[in-house]
Amino acid sequence: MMQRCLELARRAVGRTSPNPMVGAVIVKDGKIVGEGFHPRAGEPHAEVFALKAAGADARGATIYVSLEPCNHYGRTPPCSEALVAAGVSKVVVGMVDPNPLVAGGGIARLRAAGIEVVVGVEEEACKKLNEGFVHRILYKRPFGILKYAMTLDGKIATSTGHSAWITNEAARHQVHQVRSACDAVIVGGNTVRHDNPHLTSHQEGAHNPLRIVMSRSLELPEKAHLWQTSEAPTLVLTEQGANPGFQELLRKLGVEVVELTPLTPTRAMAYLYERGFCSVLWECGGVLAASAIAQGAVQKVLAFIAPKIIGGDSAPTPVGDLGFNTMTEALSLERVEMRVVGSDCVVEGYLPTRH
Ligand SMILES: Nc1nc(O)c(N)c(N[C@@H]2O[C@H](COP(=O)(O)O)[C@@H](O)[C@H]2O)n1
Ligand SMILES: [Zn+2]
Repeated sequence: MMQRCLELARRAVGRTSPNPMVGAVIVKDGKIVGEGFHPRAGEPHAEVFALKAAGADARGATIYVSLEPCNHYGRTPPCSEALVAAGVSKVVVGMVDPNPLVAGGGIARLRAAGIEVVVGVEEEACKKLNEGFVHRILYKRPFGILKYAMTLDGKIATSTGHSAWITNEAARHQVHQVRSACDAVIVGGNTVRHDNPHLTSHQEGAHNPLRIVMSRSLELPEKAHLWQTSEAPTLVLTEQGANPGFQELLRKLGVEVVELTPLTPTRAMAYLYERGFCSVLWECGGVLAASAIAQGAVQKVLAFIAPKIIGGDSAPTPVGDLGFNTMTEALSLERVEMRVVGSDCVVEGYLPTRH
């Protein structure tokens, strides 16, 4: 049942920030009598949709919910009270809500009303689904994912800058799915100049992230998919007074331009936190990737590796200079998982947490 909750929660993938993705299932006499998920911030929570679907059947039933029911008045009233009023007899919770406005309070309220509460079912899967939300709540920053595709000899393009395509189609499809789960995707000016990317999820009906370009100089091509296509909004982050003529052109094309000085990954992430973002995908080149890592703007790395060799001393690599001289300084990823996608390989892991 908790897996079904996660399935329901995922229906709103990419659309709930700053809120989490949550699913709920109500079971009575071994039968599902109501289901629900949280579609977006400002709309009712998963539990409320499930209660509505169950109607009178909720009395004496068990509700499974992937996140602790809330116990506060936010954009919506507390689900704990709705569950008490509906007369459910048992609540099975995937994970405790790290939001300090809830943080165990929902569970305590339900228990105080005589409802049996079980906590921590499929807890790891529930936490992983909402790792962006959890990071946002705990660290007051969006969760950063660095994604890159490289050859077996560690290159992200040839020496002439050609990179289409390193990985196979199935791997690229996975990248599109990752994009659809993120609130924003960031590249630097070099990626716009060399790759002219679309940065969309390329899937009918799927969420597209906000496309962000970080460029201090704003020396960018006038013609680029990011400002010539309207499948997704584009935001350009730059420094105060940079290339006013180009700023004007971008604004005329419907692109949002924001000046942040100095423009650094830290500053960008602080700004995106204020905009309510939970997860940000870094799809940039090596120099920006190194700054993002060094400044703590990356929590997870997603490396797509193709069994191809292109060589070349000047061919670019996924992460620029981090100033390390010995292997003892290397960043060792934690909770590493490896998957095979056709002939390519995906390595996913988390950078050690820094506070
Ligand atoms: N248990 C639960 N189910 C949902 O469907 C939810 N969206 C949440 N969210 C929690 O409540 C906070 C948002 O409250 P409002 O939507 O503003 O009323 C969010 O931060 C989570 O802590 N919880
Ligand atoms: Zn709620």
